[in-house]
Formats: sequence, C-alpha cells, structure tokens
Amino acid sequence: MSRLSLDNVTVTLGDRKVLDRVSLNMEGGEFVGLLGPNGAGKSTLLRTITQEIPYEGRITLDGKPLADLGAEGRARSLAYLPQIRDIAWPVSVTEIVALGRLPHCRPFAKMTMADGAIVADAMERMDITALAHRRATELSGGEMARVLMARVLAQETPIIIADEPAAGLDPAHQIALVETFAAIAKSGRTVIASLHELPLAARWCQRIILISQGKIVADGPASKVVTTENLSCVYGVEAMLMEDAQGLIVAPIRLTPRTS
Ligand SMILES: Nc1ncnc2c1ncn2[C@@H]1O[C@H](COP(=O)(O)OP(=O)(O)OP(=O)(O)O)[C@@H](O)[C@H]1O
Repeated sequence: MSRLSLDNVTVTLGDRKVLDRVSLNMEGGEFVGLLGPNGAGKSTLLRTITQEIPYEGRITLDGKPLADLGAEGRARSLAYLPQIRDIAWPVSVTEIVALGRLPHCRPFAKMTMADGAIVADAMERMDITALAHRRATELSGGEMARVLMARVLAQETPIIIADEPAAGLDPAHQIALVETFAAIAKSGRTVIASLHELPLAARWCQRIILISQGKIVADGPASKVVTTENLSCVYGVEAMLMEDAQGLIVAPIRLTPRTS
C-alpha cells in the first residue's frame, strides 16, 4: 500500500487562488470520489498531484516528496487519465493500451508474456477486447474513453488518478468502471476519481471528498458527505436520497438557491 499525502497545498493560477490549503491523506485501499461543481478545482487538484501544476505546500508518497521521484518513478507510482481525451496516432487499440506497460519495460525491450496478459486483462475489464485491432483514431467518444482507461489500468500503479472517467460512458460501462475501481481499491491500491455522476460516487466510493471554490468542504463516507444539505449548499440542487443494502441511492431532482 502507498500513502499519498497533501499538506497545505495551494495553487494560484493567474491572480486566482484555485486551491486553498488543501490537506488530505490517502492510505491505500480506498476508492475516493472527488466531487464538486464546475470550476471547484477538481482537475487542478488531480493535476497538482501528478506534478503538472506548480504549487505551494507538500505532496508526498510514502513520506517522500513526489517531485523527487522523477518522471519514471512517478509513472510507476501514479497512472493518470486526463479529462481531455484525444488519441492522435492511428495505431491499434491494443498498441495504445500496451503503452501502459512502458514504465515497467527496459528501453527497447519487447513486452513479455506477463505484460501481454496484463494488457489483455485491462482490455477485458474495459470491454474493449472486440476493438483490439481497430484504429484508435476511429472510435466513438465512449470507446476512446474506455481505451484510455484500459491504458491506465495496464500501468498497474499503486495509485490511479482519473479525471471524469465516467464521462461519455453508457450506464453499463459506468457501472463496470466503478466496480473495477472498487475491486482495485479492495486489493490495497488507491483510486481517486473526479466524478459528476453523484449516483455512481455515492454508491461505489468508500470515501467522498467534496470541494468547492478550491477548498475541501467535506471528506468522509458517502453517507456523511452526500447529504441533502451539502448537495444544496455546494451544487444548488435538491436531491432525493435513499438507501438499500448496497449503499446510497441519489437522484438530483431540481435546482435550489445556492447558499455558498
Ligand atoms: N490557467 C488558468 N488560469 C487561470 N485560471 C484557471 C486556469 N486553469 C483553470 N483555472 C480556473 O481554476 C478553477 C478550477 O478549475 P478546474 O479545472 O480545476 O475545475 P474543475 O473542478 O475540474 O471543473 P470541471 O468540473 O468544470 O471540470 C476554474 O475557475 C478555472 O477557471
């Protein structure tokens, strides 16, 4: 298990404080949903963890500053699905997914059978095996998203960071995605994913971090964070909340005046 810690992380872009003294710890074994309205700072937080954005404060992995790991070390520790999905090269779907194994291969070495099995498993999980030989540039939006997610899974890192991984996926593939994340978390790894799909987050994430205007406003299990009060305050929506044996059921139903 890897321990990812953020200590008083502040990000200023232009003249705006986009993240304001964010502190959190992720011990491993958690599927963490990062929620918050458009512009709250979710992508910025994820891109700050991946060291794409300069910040003040400390971000450490197992006590060591992430910045000190170097690009190669980070690629073996963190896999990242960016929000903007685009595949520019007309190569096969399998070749794109296999890129996830690069951080584990020696330069110019061929993929081993074990690497091939990991790639095949990631493709199976994202239901893209039937697309294996298709050109990656000739896919639908949801198919492309699943291919890029499979690349992230193939990287087999202790920490997975995914920016809106469910966007563009149909309901079955959304559920398959969050079930995959939950299974990965159960094996001791960490998944942190920004999500706008409240029903998915509330039901499948072990922990929800709610951010608004660059600050963490709630952090805990869905039952404590996904409340009618928080949803009204942060998103300006009224939601129906129910619970069954598997967890919380959330249905946003109408707008309410925003209170924050
Ligand atoms: N380069 C930049 N310069 C100035 N402000 C920026 C820059 N990039 C992002 N921002 C601002 O930072 C804030 C946070 O943006 P961010 O993309 O992190 O939000 P988000 O929570 O991921 O939103 P969404 O749900 O819409 O993807 C926004 O108000 C955005 O306008």
